Amino acid sequence: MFRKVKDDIYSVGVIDWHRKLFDELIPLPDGTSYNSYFIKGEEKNAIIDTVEPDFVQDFLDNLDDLGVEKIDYIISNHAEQDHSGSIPYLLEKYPEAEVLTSKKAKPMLLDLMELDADKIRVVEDGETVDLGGRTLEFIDTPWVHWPETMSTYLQEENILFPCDFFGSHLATSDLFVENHSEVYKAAKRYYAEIMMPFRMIIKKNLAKLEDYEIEMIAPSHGPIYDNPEMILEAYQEWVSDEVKPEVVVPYVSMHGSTDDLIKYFISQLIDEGIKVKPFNLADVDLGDLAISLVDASTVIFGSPTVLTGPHPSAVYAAYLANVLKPKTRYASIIGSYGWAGRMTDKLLELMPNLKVDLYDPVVAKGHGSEEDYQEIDRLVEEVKADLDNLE
Ligand SMILES: Cc1cc2nc3c(=O)[nH]c(=O)nc-3n(C[C@H](O)[C@H](O)[C@H](O)COP(=O)(O)O)c2cc1C
Repeated sequence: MFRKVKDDIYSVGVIDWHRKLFDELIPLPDGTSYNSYFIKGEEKNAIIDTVEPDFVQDFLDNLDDLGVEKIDYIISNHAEQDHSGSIPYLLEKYPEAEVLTSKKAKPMLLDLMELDADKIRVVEDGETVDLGGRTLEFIDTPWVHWPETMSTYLQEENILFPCDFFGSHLATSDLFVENHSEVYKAAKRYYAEIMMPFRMIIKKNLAKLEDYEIEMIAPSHGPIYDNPEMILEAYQEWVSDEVKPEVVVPYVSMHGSTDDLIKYFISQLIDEGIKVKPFNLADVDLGDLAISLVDASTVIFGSPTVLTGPHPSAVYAAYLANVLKPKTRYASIIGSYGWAGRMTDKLLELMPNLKVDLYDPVVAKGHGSEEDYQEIDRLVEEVKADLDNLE
């Protein structure tokens, strides 16, 4: 299967409808796609990115169906295997092709797959190749999502091929974005899980792209943005320093004590008209939690004490929050213990990357006394005061 993007530009990748997990870590509720683009010039042809190697036969069949007899350039924007893993097979079928990639990507490609170094040519930031009537320009856009990533810009048509940048894990038969809210959510999830740790560098990449007129963004996961303002504006908002007055509450409870305290906390927040998003870590889609961390001002963890520390599910969530480096400004912990322990200290030690103002935690012995619930009231007041100051 191949689909026409524009005259002599085709989408030749594959849709992975049923994939449930990425990197054995990230839930994929909507599947994904590995997009590859074939561009025909008057003299030369290029392929931009390839597909996950499990799907290589479908990919090569797509090229056969399209009648591709010659490929001059294979552009590798990103060395990760879901985009580059089929390059060796493509080179077997089209041995005359030359792989063009960034300086940092060349050694990575050689590390990750069996390739002949002579077949790979490094292209510099701003360098162009002429396909005959069509010019590809390479733009260094590091850390979207590895250090070597670049984007490719088709000058005559103003199309940006940014690989993972602006992508979404979304299996859909729509070649172009049709359902905006569906794509927005998938792209936000993708940003949260893949891009958020590199927010400050992504800001710079976005600023660099302002020099380019972009009429279309064709990422290597998810549908093509034929109206790219939507995703460009969304990214500007996500990378900005602004936060939304929202309280994210990832929590877990074994015997109900933390649960009761958290329930009370949530109901008090709602009474105060504060937006709250609870996540029970015993059964959570961590992608949904990551999405909520993209712009929430406040995160309050809930955990019982287990073997002197936090519950392992809270440990996992805290570790994840730490590596995703959200722009959260305020945090605290609500929890319970039986006899002794260092649950709050140990949980906070896991999150040095969170540059937050910390409210005093509320940790009850057992199910929580009247004083503990008054302490929750104090926490709600503090949260509210800071949220009021945001607006
Ligand atoms: C497996 C397990 C390990 C525990 N380890 C500790 C501990 O090291 N220190 C402590 O003070 N309480 C410990 N407790 C007691 C719980 O922290 C206490 O019962 C708490 O109230 C449970 O909160 P929850 O109802 O929200 O699960 C442990 C309980 C369990 C089930």
